[in-house]
Amino acid sequence: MIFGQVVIGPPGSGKTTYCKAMQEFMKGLGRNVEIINMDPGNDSLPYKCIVDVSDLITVNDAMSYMKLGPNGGLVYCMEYLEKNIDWLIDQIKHLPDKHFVLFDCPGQIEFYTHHQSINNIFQTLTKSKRISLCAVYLVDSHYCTDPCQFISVLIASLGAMLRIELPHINVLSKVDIIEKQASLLFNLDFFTEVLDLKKLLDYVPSDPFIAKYKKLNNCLAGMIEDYSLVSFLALHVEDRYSMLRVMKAADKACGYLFGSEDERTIDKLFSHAMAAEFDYEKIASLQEKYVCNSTKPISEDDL
Ligand SMILES: Nc1nc2c(ncn2[C@@H]2O[C@H](COP(=O)(O)OP(=O)(O)OP(=O)(O)O)[C@@H](O)[C@H]2O)c(=O)[nH]1
Repeated sequence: MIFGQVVIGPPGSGKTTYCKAMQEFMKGLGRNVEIINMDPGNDSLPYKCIVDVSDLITVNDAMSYMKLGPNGGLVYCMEYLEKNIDWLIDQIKHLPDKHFVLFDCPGQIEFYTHHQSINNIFQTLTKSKRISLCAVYLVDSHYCTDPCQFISVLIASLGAMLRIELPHINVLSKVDIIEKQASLLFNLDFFTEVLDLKKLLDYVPSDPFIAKYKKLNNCLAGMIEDYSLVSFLALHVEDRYSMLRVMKAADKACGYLFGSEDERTIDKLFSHAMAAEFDYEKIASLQEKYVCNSTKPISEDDL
């Protein structure tokens, strides 16, 4: 059995940077880990990959032969890969047991909201019973500084969780620059644990353009709370502690941590349960490092 992370998320959320950093991090721990580039539009890869989907088809080919624009070209490429999934299976079938793979996926959000190809590709790989996968959904943490944008991030994350039928981890990327454009309204754990969205709604700006969507925002927030599925890990790729937390969560989700079927003993599961951290401890060090004012929530006088 080989194991892997399917790294997905909106454009620019840090997927390629994450794959490179996670490969180096895992290699530093002595693991065998490879990257597969699943983005046929990414022609300047900062890492060495064992499989590059551009060897099968490129966005430029799809655009010129099928007379499509860049988005249509990318969608065509993913549909082409889905039809030629045996090509991908052939490329990875030689990997020895316990190898780890990171799939660096394209950022077009429609692949995670309504298009089926990415889901079908990974379902087919999973059904081969040779590979066990989890999804790692990255989203830029600067959206936490705007209540409406954070709600739309939550909706997109929830949609991806429901659509990509894999064990799923949500990650707030670039937490080192979370407050680059504006400061946070609450402590970081408010956003990572998705604590009380009603409190956030109180801070939706009152200008007429946004105010008219207040009822919609309320309904969306209510739906996210009803599902109660979305939470995040915070990540800065140069912070080894946050990389370790994401790696451990992904290892659990894809089953790497538990080894083969034979190794899944109650003892082993129990020891991991005992090692679970308290929520506060998980986020406190990142809060102290990257969020300026740790005495949130802010009062009206601060506004
Ligand atoms: N400060 C900071 N910047 C980061 C971090 N992770 C990624 N970035 C930067 O974010 C930008 C986008 O990163 P990419 O890795 O290209 O994002 P992507 O999701 O692969 O982008 P697409 O392939 O276009 O979808 C780059 O400038 C990275 O250097 C991080 O943890 N901290």
